[in-house]
Amino acid sequence: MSLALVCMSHSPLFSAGEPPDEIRADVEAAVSVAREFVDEYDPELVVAFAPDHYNGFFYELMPQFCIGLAACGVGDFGSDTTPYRVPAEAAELAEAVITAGVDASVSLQMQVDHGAVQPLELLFGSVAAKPVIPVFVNSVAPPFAPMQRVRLLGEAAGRYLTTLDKRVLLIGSGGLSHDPPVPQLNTATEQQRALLLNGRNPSPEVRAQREQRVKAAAVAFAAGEADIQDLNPEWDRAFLQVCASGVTRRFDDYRAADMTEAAGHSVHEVRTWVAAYSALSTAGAYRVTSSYYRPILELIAGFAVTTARPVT
Ligand SMILES: O=C(O)CCC(=O)/C=C/C=C(\O)C(=O)O
Ligand SMILES: [Fe+2]
Repeated sequence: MSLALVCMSHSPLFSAGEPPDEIRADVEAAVSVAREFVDEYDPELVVAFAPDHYNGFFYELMPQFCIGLAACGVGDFGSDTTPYRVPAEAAELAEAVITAGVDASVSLQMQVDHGAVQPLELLFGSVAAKPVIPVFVNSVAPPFAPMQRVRLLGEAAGRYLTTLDKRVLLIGSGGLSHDPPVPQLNTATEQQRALLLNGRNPSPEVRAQREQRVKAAAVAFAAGEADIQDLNPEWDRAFLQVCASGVTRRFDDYRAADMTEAAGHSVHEVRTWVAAYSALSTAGAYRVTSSYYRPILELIAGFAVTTARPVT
């Protein structure tokens, strides 16, 4: 068995927006470092922890964690809609995680959005290039599980994955500090409330409206005119240090309300990193082998890409 990790921010504005050339080139260079790391590792199985932005999971019934036994992209922001190749190990992973006392849901029809799909597209070219087990981690819909529970999810997954005779790549997708215009239940308009409750399969017009809202917010944010929270590079750098420290219990100290206040409503996407790094820690001490960070207004993101592997 072996484990390796890539955790990276995602941004719909990277694929569907128009960031300045210099920023696009800088992020692409960071992603290509991760891609080389993955190419060299040549994973046989990918476990991808990812959030959702009210495309596959809704307040009608919002789990904190869900393991996909089958999955397909909804195609928001032009993302890949090819069905995932989910391997038989997905059911075993679910069994192991739930038996370990982490109450994950399972889905035989998981719908995923750009948050899950973008890293797979960037690292592999397609979601179907590798067998992938998708694991949803609630990152935009309060109330949120304590961070300790996210760590335990990751550790339970990692303990199962280390029993496999396979090279397994762990992916965490999202974060760091950012506050893009994802509707919030406590401030939603009537139309947004219906979306949050169950906005599955929106019409092309509604989909376009949602996407346009995010693109317009990015333009305004870069011009210093958006009504959203600032990025918080200090918070981001401290979080990256915790990841690099290898002491995953330090994740437990983060409190949901403090995170939102310091680093925006979507900072909770770092929960996918917590799960992935905690899973990696079950293979023993690890080392972060590359780390990119840049606060990027045009992508509304404290944007980071890290790779890590066990110390041999
Ligand atoms: O309008 C909506 O409901 C969706 C908005 C949305 O999907 C925004 C996504 C932004 C990110 O994924 C991000 O910056 O992490
Ligand atoms: Fe996101």
